[in-house]
Amino acid sequence: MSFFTIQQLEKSFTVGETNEMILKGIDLPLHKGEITALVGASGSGKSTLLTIAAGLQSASNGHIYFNEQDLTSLSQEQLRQMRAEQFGFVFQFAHLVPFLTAEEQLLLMLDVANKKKNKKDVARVLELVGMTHRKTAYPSSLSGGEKQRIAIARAIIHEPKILFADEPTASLDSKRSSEVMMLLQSLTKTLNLTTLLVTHDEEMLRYVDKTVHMRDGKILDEQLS
Ligand SMILES: Nc1ncnc2c1ncn2[C@@H]1O[C@H](COP(=O)(O)OP(=O)(O)OP(=O)(O)O)[C@@H](O)[C@H]1O
Repeated sequence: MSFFTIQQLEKSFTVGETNEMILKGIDLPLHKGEITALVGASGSGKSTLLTIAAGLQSASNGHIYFNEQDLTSLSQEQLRQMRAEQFGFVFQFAHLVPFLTAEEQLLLMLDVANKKKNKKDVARVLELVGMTHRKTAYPSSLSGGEKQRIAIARAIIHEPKILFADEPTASLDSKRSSEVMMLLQSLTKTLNLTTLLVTHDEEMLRYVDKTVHMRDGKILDEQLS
């Protein structure tokens, strides 16, 4: 079994009188040091799959194995702890805390993840994302691309094993998008992360290892890059 394995995953929602099946038996292994991208039309189930894999919402059926544990059998508290310590998250918008500097955003994250606050680790990660020169900057003075770099630094400062990225480039122009994807690509390799990404932007697929096409809650096909 691979490092992170999604098996026969199903999700249904009850809307009014009807029960809608949104994910219809997803099987997907994720590997260390690789970015897997989920693509497909709006409503095909990409974000639902990512949020269930990340333990942010529950599955209706199926299993998610990580570190020989089945996430679907964990309590809410166990899941919360696993998310805080082992998972990193990047979203479309950076969601930085407005009154904290770049460095302070990362120190706060170490606190949330129950890790020792260490300015050396913060400096190392700021360097990894090319933001050493902006360590005392507040979010209001950062560009969109810089904010996203700090958001990525915050997502990896606690040394997670898995990185979940939901449309991380959707609010950036194409040059900044490529830069952010190159950063995600190099971090995935150097830190041996397992990265699951949702994107609408076909141009960004050149930076991923595997592309998974979804349609109507199913995997249509998988392509290695
Ligand atoms: N909490 C919910 N209750 C009911 N239906 C939901 C819920 N969450 C998602 N859905 C439905 O599930 C389907 C898949 O949604 P999802 O957001 O996973 O798709 P997506 O492929 O990520 O779409 P997009 O590219 O537009 O973000 C949609 O039809 C959506 O309306």
